[in-house]
Amino acid sequence: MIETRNLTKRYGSLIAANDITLRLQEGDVFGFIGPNGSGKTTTMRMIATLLAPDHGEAYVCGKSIYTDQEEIRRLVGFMPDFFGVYDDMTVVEYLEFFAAAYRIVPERRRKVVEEKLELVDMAFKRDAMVNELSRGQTQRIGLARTLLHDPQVLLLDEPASGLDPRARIEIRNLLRRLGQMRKTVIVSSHILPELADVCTRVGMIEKGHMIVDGNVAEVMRKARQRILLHIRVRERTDAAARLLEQLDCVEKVAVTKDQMIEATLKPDVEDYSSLPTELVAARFALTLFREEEVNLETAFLQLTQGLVQ
Ligand SMILES: Nc1ncnc2c1ncn2[C@@H]1O[C@H](COP(=O)(O)OP(=O)(O)OP(=O)(O)O)[C@@H](O)[C@H]1O
Repeated sequence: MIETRNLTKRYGSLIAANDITLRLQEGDVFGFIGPNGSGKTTTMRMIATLLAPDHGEAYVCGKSIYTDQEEIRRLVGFMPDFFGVYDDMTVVEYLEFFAAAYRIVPERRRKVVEEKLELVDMAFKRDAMVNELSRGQTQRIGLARTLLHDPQVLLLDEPASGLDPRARIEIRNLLRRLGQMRKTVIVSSHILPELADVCTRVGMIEKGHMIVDGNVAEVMRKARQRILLHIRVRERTDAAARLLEQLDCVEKVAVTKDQMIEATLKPDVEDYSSLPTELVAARFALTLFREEEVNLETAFLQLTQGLVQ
């Protein structure tokens, strides 16, 4: 559905997007995560044919951004991070205006507008003035506007920014619904954890480089260079720690003040199933054995360590 190969954009000496290679399928909701100025908007604008790359390729549903711009614009709905709304227009008038711009025939316009209003849960505001909507409501109308021509691919630039927690949940539900409708969605954010459960894939970008890209679990795995285990035994904690220290897969062991053993495994060790067996065989009463979870926020910070200045 979306494929980019070495997509690159320079502004003078600054490389805003550097060799971005990406492949997304139908139904993928791709969380494009990175701090301010990392190149998310630049990449999305190139895919939307709004900005010419210096180098590289991008295809939307097999259409090239160089030769099939008109088709791509029909296939893509791009929601910029800031968009103006007009004064003196109701929600319905505003959407009908854009429906006309998308060349939706007059007799279908009202129906299409009502459908999209339902989809974004804004039908109750159909007669409100657009400039009197809250930020969250404006975002949802912006999304309805992006969906008017029923695009197969959606590029949403920070749709959750500036929203309160409730409005963010609503945007998240909408993203989920779009994935279920088999759309291909790229959604950018610098707010990490909230994308984790709606995205089928995530990519992390820093200074124009895609540092990591994969499904959420893969990204977590890459971020976590070493597995950390939390272990508790009923008694003889220090002896258990010494036993763990001698095992091949263990890099280091520490005992916390409240008698929790923290065992860090060697890099690339994935299978630690022998550890509880060893402890039990040595007659330690194991009361807790847990792998430290890495959340997206920690993952992002770990992956970008050294790159962020
Ligand atoms: N027209 C332009 N001219 C010069 N530099 C630009 C231009 N547009 C973007 N940049 C620079 O390119 C880099 C990437 O910008 P981009 O807008 O793609 O980042 P972003 O990840 O979308 O950031 P944000 O989260 O703040 O929206 C930034 O350093 C920005 O200053």
